[in-house]
Order: sequence, then structure tokens, then C-alpha cells
Amino acid sequence: MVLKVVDLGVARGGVPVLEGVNFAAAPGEAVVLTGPNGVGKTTLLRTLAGLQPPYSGRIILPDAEAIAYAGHADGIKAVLSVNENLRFWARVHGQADIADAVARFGLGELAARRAGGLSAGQKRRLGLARLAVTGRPIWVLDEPTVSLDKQSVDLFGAAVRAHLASGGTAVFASHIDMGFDVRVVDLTPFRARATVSRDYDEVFL
Ligand SMILES: Nc1ncnc2c1ncn2[C@@H]1O[C@H](COP(=O)(O)OP(=O)(O)OP(=O)(O)O)[C@@H](O)[C@H]1O
Repeated sequence: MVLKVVDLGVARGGVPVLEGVNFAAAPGEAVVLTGPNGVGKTTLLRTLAGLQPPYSGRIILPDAEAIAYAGHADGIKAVLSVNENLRFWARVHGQADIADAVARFGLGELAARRAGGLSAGQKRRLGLARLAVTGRPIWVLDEPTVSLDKQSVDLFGAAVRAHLASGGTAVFASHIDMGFDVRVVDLTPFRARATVSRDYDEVFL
């Protein structure tokens, strides 16, 4: 299941952010999107995840349900326990087993804890463990390691490696070295040309 991005343009608030982006990610491959703050990494990942339409170009996916997305928000249900959160997502995605996700993300000791009372890093681990119970092959991740300590970054790296080894794909934005082979796509050259109106006068804003 190859993900292909063909001459993709993405926009935010109706303003083009990136244009002419091309890359592909095959089973077993990880692609990391890089570039300075504001270049459009989040916008591109949101577009891949289907949360907003492309501005131009195409995203080719053999299966419309192929992508599991983890954005800046962890998307956890605060009143449910850690295990209840994972069981909920597993049911939504038609999966039965959460044991593997619990183990991969080191959530065993937190299993009965109410998710709303977890620390930021623990919440992030739970949010990422959700990916493992979706059964979806392409993980799209926006700054997945934010709030994670070194041990948790290593757990996350191992989980992604296991996903790739089982034929999965990962596309993510990150500013840190994950410690495994990735293809880096620098988005800087694909910045859209500025579209500021000639009549624009910032004094009046
Ligand atoms: N809700 C919004 N409405 C309008 N413009 C936005 C919105 N969110 C972001 N932008 C703008 O879109 C551009 C791309 O933002 P985006 O969040 O995709 O960048 P990024 O590369 O992920 O940045 P960072 O590294 O800081 O997370 C930026 O210029 C940003 O200011």
C-alpha cells in the first residue's frame, strides 16, 4: 500500500502554504517532513489525514481508510481509564486486542488510571498507543515526541520500527532524530509564493 503525494499544494485559512510537493512512502518506509516553524508541516499532515482538502495536486491512497492520524491534541477521553480508552478505539476500528498497544507504549502500570489525570507525557503515550489499535497501515504523526522523556521516545521509536517491520508506513513531522532510518523531505523549497495584496497596509490591522 504505497502512499503517493503528487504535485500537492496545501492551504491554511484560504492562503496557499506549500505548492508542488512530491514524495512516496512504501510499506516499511518512514518519511520525516522537516522545515522551519510555519513552513506547513501540520497543514500538509492534516491534508494527508483528510481533515482538509488539497489546494492543488493529489494524494493517492489505495484505501481511503488507510491512515491513522495523531495530531497535536492527544484525543483521549478524560473520564475513561487508560484501558477503557484503548478498548473504545479498538472497538471503533474493529480490533479486539489492546494488550500489544499497552505493552508497546509502557502503559501497563497506568491501565486503571483515569486518562484525564495523567501527566502530559503519559497522555501523549496513550494518544500514540491509539495508533496501534486502529489496525491502519499508514501512521501520520505531527510532532509525536512532544512531552515525551528519553525512555518514552525510545518506546515510541521501537513501536514505529515494529510497525514498519510489519509492513506499515509512517509519515511524520519531527525536529528530533528518531534513531532509525527515515527518508527526510525538507519542505522549505516548496513554500508557496507570497500572496499579500498590494493594498495591504499593516498599520491599520
Ligand atoms: N488556523 C489557521 N488559520 C490561518 N493560518 C494558519 C492557521 N494555522 C496555521 N496557519 C498558518 O499556516 C502556515 C503553516 O502553518 P503550520 O502549522 O502548517 O506550520 P508548521 O510547519 O507545522 O509549523 P510548526 O513547526 O511551528 O509547528 C503558517 O504560516 C501559519 O501561521
